Amino acid sequence: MQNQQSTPKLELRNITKWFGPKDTGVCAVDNCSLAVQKGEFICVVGPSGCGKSTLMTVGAGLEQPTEGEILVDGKPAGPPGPQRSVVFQKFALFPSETVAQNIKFGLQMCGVDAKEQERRLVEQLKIMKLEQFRDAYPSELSGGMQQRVAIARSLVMQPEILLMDEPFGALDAQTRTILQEEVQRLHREHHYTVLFITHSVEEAVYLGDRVIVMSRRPGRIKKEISLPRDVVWKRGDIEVAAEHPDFIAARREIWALVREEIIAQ
Ligand SMILES: Nc1ncnc2c1ncn2[C@@H]1O[C@H](COP(=O)(O)OP(=O)(O)OP(=O)(O)O)[C@@H](O)[C@H]1O
Repeated sequence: MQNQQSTPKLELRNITKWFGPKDTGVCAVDNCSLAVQKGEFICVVGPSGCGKSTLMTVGAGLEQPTEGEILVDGKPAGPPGPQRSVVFQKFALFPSETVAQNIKFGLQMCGVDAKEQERRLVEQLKIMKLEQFRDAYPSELSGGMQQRVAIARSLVMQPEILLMDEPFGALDAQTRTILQEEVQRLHREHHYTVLFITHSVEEAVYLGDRVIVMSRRPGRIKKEISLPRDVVWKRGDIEVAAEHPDFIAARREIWALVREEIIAQ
């Protein structure tokens, strides 16, 4: 699936990010380079505070790097736009708008015509199993349902790149499992290009085609581990996958790398 020869869909090249003045402020990310190929699912793990979210917000164009550049299809990425869509841990839905209005919001902003808005809305409601909740307000939905709406709101824009920052971090364990399986299914069927930040090594091993392990702050890339999508445990439920010997070995290897960084902090 992954073609190392082709131009990456998203490339973070030599990214350094200081908050506050260089040398006296906080260096969150230090000279990180990362290339995400079209259709690839990359997970980034690392100890708390190592700069994962910073790397993602810089990749999304929401923060400017102190040094380095962001490329999309080999060209400077420019300002954030619908091509790079972000899903955060906090659902950030409009509380006074219905599910349908929340999902359509970005399409309206981009001037998509009403018929196409409706077509894409119906498609997303079906994909994210939200058909019954079309006219509900966010406060009437569970956390898992709200996060489905947030994901639908991103996917409806047909982004070229999906950036997800701990999207299931605020959910209970059962809902999280179901959404992990949904996201894996969506990726298998639609081949989105995804940069996914998580604290969970298990989630990263389950979802990622490649897992990037970051060092403690200032975040550097410590190791990249490839987990080919065609291995059998990438096609089933997480419970089944987690019992596979290769899954267990990968989880153990990655956790040892993260643990080393946590202990050294
Ligand atoms: N806007 C900001 N101003 C100042 N410092 C910041 C800012 N944003 C992040 N930082 C600092 O940069 C470092 C990296 O933060 P970041 O949120 O990227 O880490 P993280 O790995 O995503 O953390 P966590 O896993 O706990 O969410 C931290 O020390 C944090 O305090």
